[in-house]
Amino acid sequence: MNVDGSVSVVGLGELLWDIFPDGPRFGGAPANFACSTAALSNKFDVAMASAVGDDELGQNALQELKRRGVGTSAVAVRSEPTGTVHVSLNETGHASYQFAENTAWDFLSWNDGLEELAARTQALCFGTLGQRNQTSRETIQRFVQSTPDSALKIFDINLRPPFYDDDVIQQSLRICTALKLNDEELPLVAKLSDASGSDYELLPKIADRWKLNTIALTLGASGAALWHDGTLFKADGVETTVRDTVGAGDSFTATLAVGLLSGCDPQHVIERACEVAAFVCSQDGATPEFPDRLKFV
Ligand SMILES: Nc1ncnc2c1ncn2[C@@H]1O[C@H](COP(=O)(O)OP(=O)(O)O)[C@@H](O)[C@H]1O
Ligand SMILES: O=C(O)C[C@@H](O)[C@H](O)C(=O)COP(=O)(O)O
Repeated sequence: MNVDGSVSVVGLGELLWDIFPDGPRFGGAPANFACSTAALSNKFDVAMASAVGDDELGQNALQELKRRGVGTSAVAVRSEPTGTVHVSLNETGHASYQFAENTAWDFLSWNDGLEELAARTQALCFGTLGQRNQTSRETIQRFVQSTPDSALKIFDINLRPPFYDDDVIQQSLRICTALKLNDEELPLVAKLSDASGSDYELLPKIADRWKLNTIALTLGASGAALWHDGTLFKADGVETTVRDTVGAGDSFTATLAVGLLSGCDPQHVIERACEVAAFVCSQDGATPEFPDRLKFV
């Protein structure tokens, strides 16, 4: 808790612009997580920890975060350009990504502001892409380790080839308390955990291996499963007309964080997460405005 009693939730890592064929939209998985968290509930003090360039895209990114109620005091302004990624969509709305390299978020260096934010963080989300460069990898891992033991530390593995390796996945699994992965990412995590079995059998084995309290497994249109406090919960996908699936997983993770921090029943949380993610699939881009029915009051 902060001095004023509010809980800090942090998106930690890449902050960039998704360049779609019809133009740029705000993105970066942890930034999507932060924006969706702020949009789903006004109970939390949401912040982004990252870096932008000293350029127009950087200024626009900072404005976009502020407009959505996400704090920017832990977003550094650096000499490298603001991050971008070219997004191509296939006929089912699934994305493939081509990331610019050596961008501002690759050089997130440790500072007093990050130390102060980490000390009051009660939930955060980080992934592998943000750690592709050694400087940001060290800072992200230090940040996660500097948060209170009680914090919900979500590792959304979000594999973006070729920007990950076994080391970064294992290092991240050691320091998180919760894991979000999709069904395509599960076999690699199972292998790194020396675990075998069906998808549902794998969840408790992976949780046991890395001492995780929570694992969310998303299954695209088929919904999701949640292993939480030793119990398995399942939810069907919510039928929708897909515009693009970009940001579906991040909005799912944001709902998970808001729901668990709010003390909601895990079955309700996973069902709501599937509804929110399906809504994101039905809209352009990763962080559309949410209708009131999807928000937490
Ligand atoms: N075609 C779809 N129809 C409805 N919901 C979907 C669809 N694709 C994804 N979702 C929702 O988004 C969540 C995350 O999608 P998924 O593709 O599994 O993960 P990620 O986006 O992280 O790769 C799913 O659990 C589901 O709730
Ligand atoms: O950070 C990335 O990997 C790219 C993002 O810009 C993109 O918006 C994204 O990651 C969406 O992730 P998803 O929720 O898994 O679709």
